[in-house]
Amino acid sequence: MTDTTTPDPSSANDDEVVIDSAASDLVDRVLARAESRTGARVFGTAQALQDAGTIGDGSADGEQWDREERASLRRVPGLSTELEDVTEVEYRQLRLENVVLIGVYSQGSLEDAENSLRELAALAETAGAVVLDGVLQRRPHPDPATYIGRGKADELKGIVAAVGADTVIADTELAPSQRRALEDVIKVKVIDRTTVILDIFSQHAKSREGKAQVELAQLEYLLPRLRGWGESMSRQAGGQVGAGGAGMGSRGPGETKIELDRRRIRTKMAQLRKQIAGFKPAREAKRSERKRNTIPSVAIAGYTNAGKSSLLNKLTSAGVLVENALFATLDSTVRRTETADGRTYTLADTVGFVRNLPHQLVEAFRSTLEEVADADVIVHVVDAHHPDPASQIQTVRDVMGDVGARDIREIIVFNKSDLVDDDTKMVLRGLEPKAVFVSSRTGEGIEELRDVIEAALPLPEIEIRALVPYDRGELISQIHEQGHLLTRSHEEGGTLIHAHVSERLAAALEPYKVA
Ligand SMILES: Nc1nc2c(ncn2[C@@H]2O[C@H](COP(=O)(O)OP(=O)(O)OP(=O)(O)O)[C@@H](O)[C@H]2O)c(=O)[nH]1
Ligand SMILES: [Mg+2]
Repeated sequence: MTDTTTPDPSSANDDEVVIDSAASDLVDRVLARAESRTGARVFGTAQALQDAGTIGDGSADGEQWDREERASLRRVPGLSTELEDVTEVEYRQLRLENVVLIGVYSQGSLEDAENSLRELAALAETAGAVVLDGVLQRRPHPDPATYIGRGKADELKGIVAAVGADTVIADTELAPSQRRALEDVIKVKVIDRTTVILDIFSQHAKSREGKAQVELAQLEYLLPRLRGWGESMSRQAGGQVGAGGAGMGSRGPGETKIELDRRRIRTKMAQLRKQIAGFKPAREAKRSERKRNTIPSVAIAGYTNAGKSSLLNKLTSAGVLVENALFATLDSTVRRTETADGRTYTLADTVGFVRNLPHQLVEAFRSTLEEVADADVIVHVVDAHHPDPASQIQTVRDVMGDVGARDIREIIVFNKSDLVDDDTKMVLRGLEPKAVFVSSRTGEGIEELRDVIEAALPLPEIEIRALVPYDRGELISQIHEQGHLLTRSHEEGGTLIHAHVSERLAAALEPYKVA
């Protein structure tokens, strides 16, 4: 009998009704097929990722805030911009428009929090939002009730109103109750980092598998959050029941709707899991075909926007989409290429990583990430120009550990070396002494990297000497492509070779084997 409380008029004010109906629409929208979304992207470029050019022209005036207030809610430089374009963009799940970012940092972590907030700005812009301002609050721990302190939430409300924002994005994953409590104070929509990342993924997913994976992750995120909306809805419903007469128990219409939504979501999730599982056999067949031919595989992994796709293009002229946006690549592209001595190997581009990658996404993309775990060599691309490459490297290694790729041979590549000076290179070399420096833009270091990759490739396991008749020339080409030729000489009866080859090729060479 939780709903026999007397109606609380303040719980059914206009703001809350608006938020709640938006929330229940959300269920319908997320459940609607991904295909129905429009493809146009209005705000394509992630301005916050560009440096000098855009950072520093912040024209939002700090003057309206007195010194004390500015000290308490710290503005992150470079995130304040003037409102330029208010074009509305309708997205599948969210409509991100004019946003203010909020983060919390504890003693000594200011720099990290600023980097994180800048990255959140890049994420928000990639998702299609215009970032108007970003502020940080220092406190030992996030407030369990409202994330930032209650008083700071009031200040934030003032900032939001002053810059005309309609959404606040918190640099964390908010508990459902925190989100609601913050909305109650600030009076605009509050979302979190996880929602933004899920939204970008849903905009960028192209393949059926990718779309299914993202949708599953979104529903997983949504499911526990229905309760929050459900509670306030049934409060309203309870209000009506209470006003109409006897307390009719807990089955208000709002609650029934929530139950229904939950059931629909669970059903959909089960369908998606089945669908995703359905992709597995084909993926595994492809993988085991590569294994049988012992074509070594190299996975290009790394933080989002590090330049993975650019590097793949440079190494293979693959023509993969390169964008100054986060998560431009969601589907892995696999390209064949050759070593200098003619051995074939594959290079795979992969989805980028980001700090606090929602665990739902790691789960949903497990099969894609397992491609990385299955590689013979991981080329771990790091943006040399990033302010905090060490933590990017750590983030990537954490996720790789999660999917069982910890023990795979890793080559650290500092990309964008054209953007950094020698001092920075020294520091980076101190961080990762064996790293290779390249620029996918200028081509600098690419040849060296190719050599390092080739040296890291596993050799086929069987060593063989054979005299291959001249009419079996195709076997010699196969040794070239798949094996590793140590010596070759032309004899009377054919070509005498000494090579490392795969089991399959060894079987084909068996009749010509010499001691
Ligand atoms: N100056 C410079 N810019 C680079 C270099 N390599 C890549 N970029 C730029 O960095 C941005 C990101 O490159 P991408 O190749 O899309 O990065 P990615 O790692 O594939 O990113 P996601 O797929 O979004 O995770 C683009 O704007 C590239 O033009 C480089 O060596 N030098
Ligand atoms: Mg990419």
